[in-house]
Amino acid sequence: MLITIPDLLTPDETAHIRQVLERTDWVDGLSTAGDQAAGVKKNLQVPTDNHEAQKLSALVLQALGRSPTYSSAVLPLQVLPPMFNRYDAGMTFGDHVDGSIRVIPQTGQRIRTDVSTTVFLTEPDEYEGGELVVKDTYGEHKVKLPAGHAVVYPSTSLHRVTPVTKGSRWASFFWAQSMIRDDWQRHMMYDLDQSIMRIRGLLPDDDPAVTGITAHYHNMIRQWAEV
Ligand SMILES: O=C(O)CCC(=O)C(=O)O
Ligand SMILES: [Fe+2]
Repeated sequence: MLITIPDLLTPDETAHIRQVLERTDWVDGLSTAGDQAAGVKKNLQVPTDNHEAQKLSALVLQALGRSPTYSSAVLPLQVLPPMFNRYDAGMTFGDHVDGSIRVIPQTGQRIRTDVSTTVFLTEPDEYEGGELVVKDTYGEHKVKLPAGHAVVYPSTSLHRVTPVTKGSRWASFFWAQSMIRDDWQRHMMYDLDQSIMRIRGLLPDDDPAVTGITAHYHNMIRQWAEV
C-alpha cells in the first residue's frame, strides 16, 4: 500500500529544514548503504551524528506525531530517526530493497523495517527527474510530491529514484517498524479505519453500528499486533 500524506510539514518547517541543510555538511550516501544498494546508490546524505540534523530529525518525528494518516497507515511501533538526502544533477538511486534490520544509532536497538517514508523538501519544479518509483504487484508507481508532502510505502517493495537531470532534489527519509508486519493486514486496518471515520461522520458515537465496528477494529489489532 502506497499512501501520500499532504502537508506533513508546514511551509515554515520545510523552510527551516532547508535553511539548516543549506549550511550543513553532506557526505556520500554510500556510508549507510548495504552491499547491493551500494552498487546502485549515488547521492548525498547528512551524517546521522550531525547535531543540527538531529534537531531537524526530531522536528520531522514531531510532525509524524500529529498526523492521523501516518498513525493509521503505519501503526508505528518504532520510528528510526529521520535522515536527510540529496540528489544533485547526475545523481540517482537504482532499484533496491531497503535493508530489513537497522540499528538506532543512539541506542543500538535493532528495528525491523516494515514501512519506508520519503518527505519531499524541494518543489517539483526545482529539479528534473528524481521520481521515486515503487514497484508492487500492481506495477510501478511514480511519486514526485510538493515540498512538505510525504509518501509511505512497504519496505518490502523494490524501489528507485530516477536520475536527477537538472537542479537538486532534497528529502527526508526513514523507516518504521509497524505493530503489524504484513503489508496486506496493515492495508486492511487502514481501510477499516477510514470506513469507521466515515461512519462516525454519519452516526452518533453511541450508535451500535459505530460501537460494533470500532470494537471489531480493536479486536483485529489485538489479534495481529506485535508490541
Ligand atoms: O530518496 C528517496 O526518496 C528514497 C531513498 C531510499 O530509497 C533509501 O535511502 O533507501
Ligand atoms: Fe530505499
